[in-house]
Amino acid sequence: MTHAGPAVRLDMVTKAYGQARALDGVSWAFPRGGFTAVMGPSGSGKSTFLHCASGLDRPTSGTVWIGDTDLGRLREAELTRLRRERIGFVFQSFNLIPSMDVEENVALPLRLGGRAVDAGRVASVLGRVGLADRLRSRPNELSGGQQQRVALARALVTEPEVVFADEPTGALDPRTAREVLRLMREAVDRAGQTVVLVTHDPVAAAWADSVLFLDGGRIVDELRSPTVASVLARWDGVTA
Ligand SMILES: Nc1ncnc2c1ncn2[C@@H]1O[C@H](COP(=O)(O)OP(=O)(O)OP(=O)(O)O)[C@@H](O)[C@H]1O
Repeated sequence: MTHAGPAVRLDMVTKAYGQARALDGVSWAFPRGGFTAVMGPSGSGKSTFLHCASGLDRPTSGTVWIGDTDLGRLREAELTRLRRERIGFVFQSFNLIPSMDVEENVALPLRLGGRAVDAGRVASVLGRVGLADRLRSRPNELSGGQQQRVALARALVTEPEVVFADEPTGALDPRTAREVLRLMREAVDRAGQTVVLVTHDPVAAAWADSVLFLDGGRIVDELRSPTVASVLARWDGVTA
């Protein structure tokens, strides 16, 4: 990966459902090695944004690049491969495979990508999230916070260019949520990972370097070096 430009770039991305535009001409460049939160009221387009930016869905018009790859030029199978190899996903609902143990869950993206499963690499990423001693546990033997840490390890194991997290702390209590956010922050600060976090939670957003505010399918504001107080104040402005 020699590309030095933005990790993700959107240019005039629109997603229309009939007459309605869930995204309306969104342009943004997400810096490599940056942590960006995306906030906005319900229905403002956050999920649509995440789906289009990560190649889970195709925009109606406009262009999305991951690194220097234009997603619109990829066939379905190529897009699937790009998602598997170059993007990590973390969802609110963890999405772990119940019949697999922790080590197998984390190794899954490597296995699906046809890569040799390096047990040392899996153990090392599990060590980073503090679960090196739980390799043989099944998801149902873990707390919600531990399960989300497994999901984060699974997202990081391929060393993706960008991790998209959709309300990853939505199902966690505040202390456990803080632990998951700290690990995402660490992935950015220590490993130079790029993280895009969709959240409703000002406390979560305050961990980012920058917060984008969506409203009516458009980016209406950006707040750099956010704090909980400044996010809340800006939020009041967006939703007023
Ligand atoms: N598949 C779809 N068909 C029709 N309209 C849709 C579809 N998906 C989203 N929308 C509409 O697009 C707009 C943006 O939806 P989206 O789910 O992206 O918002 P959101 O900010 O993620 O909301 P929430 O915070 O409630 O999850 C909404 O008006 C929604 O009703």
